[in-house]
Amino acid sequence: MKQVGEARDGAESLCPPIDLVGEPDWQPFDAPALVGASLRFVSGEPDGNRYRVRYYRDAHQQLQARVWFGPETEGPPGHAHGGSMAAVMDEVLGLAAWAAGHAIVVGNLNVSFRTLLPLETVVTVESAVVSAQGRKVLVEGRIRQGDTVYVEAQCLCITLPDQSPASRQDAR
Ligand SMILES: CCCCC/C=C\C/C=C\C/C=C\C/C=C\CCCC(=O)SCCNC(=O)CCNC(=O)[C@H](O)C(C)(C)COP(=O)(O)OP(=O)(O)OC[C@H]1O[C@@H](n2cnc3c(N)ncnc32)[C@H](O)[C@@H]1OP(=O)(O)O
Repeated sequence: MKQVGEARDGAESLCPPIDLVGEPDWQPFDAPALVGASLRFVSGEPDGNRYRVRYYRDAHQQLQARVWFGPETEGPPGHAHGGSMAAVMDEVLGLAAWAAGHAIVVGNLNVSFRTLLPLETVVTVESAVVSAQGRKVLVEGRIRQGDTVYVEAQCLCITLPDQSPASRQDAR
């Protein structure tokens, strides 16, 4: 049976390069340098047909991402699978907490799907760390393109002992 992304002759057909450039006042953010190469479920195939992701920090130091939802994220015909969008929010919002200095895992992720997201669209994933009290770090975010909001999410992150970003970098 022919697989998604497989050309007629059986060779894998990759989509062409995608422009994931950020806004002029964004700085590129090296996520693997902070959390390691295990961060690959969403952002591990930068030339693949699933997601293509590039991270930035904005002028307020908040994490932003440009994300392309490729043909392999399909759910409803021609549109992104809800789980594929939830996975993006899990990674981006969890990473936002790490980028703000909190060594966390995601405890709860609340995702509202507002608008069907057409495949092969480049979107912006915005994030903001809104509070940090005790072990609880609350991060909010959304997937949008222009004025269209596709997803809104709230993410409760819980800090882990002895896993601070600084201590992980010292350990290398
Ligand atoms: C030890 C293993 C370490 C593994 C990870 C290590 C390093 C990670 C390194 C790099 C990370 C890389 C990238 C990070 C960026 C993105 C990654 C994507 C994010 C993920 O993909 S990450 C995977 C999915 N994630 C899980 O697989 C979590 C499984 N889970 C647990 O590991 C525990 O469940 C935990 C730790 C969450 C809590 O367990 P715990 O025993 O430490 O703490 P406890 O239960 O006492 O909760 C303390 C206070 O948080 C409240 N609280 C807890 N959970 C809540 C919930 N769900 N809703 C509402 N409130 C909640 C309690 O109500 C209490 O509140 P209060 O103090 O007020 O009573």
